[in-house]
Amino acid sequence: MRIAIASDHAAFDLKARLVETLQSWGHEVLDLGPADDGRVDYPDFGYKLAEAVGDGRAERGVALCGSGIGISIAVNRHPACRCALVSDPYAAALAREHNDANVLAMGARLIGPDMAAACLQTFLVAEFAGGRHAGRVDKLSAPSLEKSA
Ligand SMILES: O=C(CO)[C@H](O)[C@H](O)[C@H](O)COP(=O)(O)O
Repeated sequence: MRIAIASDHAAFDLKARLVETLQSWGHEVLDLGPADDGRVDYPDFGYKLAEAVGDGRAERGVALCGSGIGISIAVNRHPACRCALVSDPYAAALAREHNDANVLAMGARLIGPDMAAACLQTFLVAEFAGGRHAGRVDKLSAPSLEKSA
């Protein structure tokens, strides 16, 4: 699978580790930076990642920052991205099965590299369950923000 990955400075080491892990699993990795651990702004890298997933250069994305919160917010501003912030493999599985998430976000200051790899593995093997979840996911693409009665 073609997988894009991006981070900010806080998750630079975790990104390097997960790039190696993904390659060892046989995936093609598009590393969108940063190239070193100098301080950067997570929205810049979140938007790069979202564009890569949105325009089809990558089938899945991995978004990393200190908490995972900021970069997941950035990625989710792209209409084609459903980015799920997780810290355990069960949530990673649900992100695929129920939400058809195409980007996984994690916080390098919240979970260790082994847990991050476990979340990533689950995210990549789990599949969208469809069925009752499909209509809900469709509504994420066409949000109605009007108050319902
Ligand atoms: O977690 C983050 C955003 O949600 C970032 O990775 C940073 O850790 C956070 O913004 C703190 O930034 P700092 O410059 O590393 O203190």
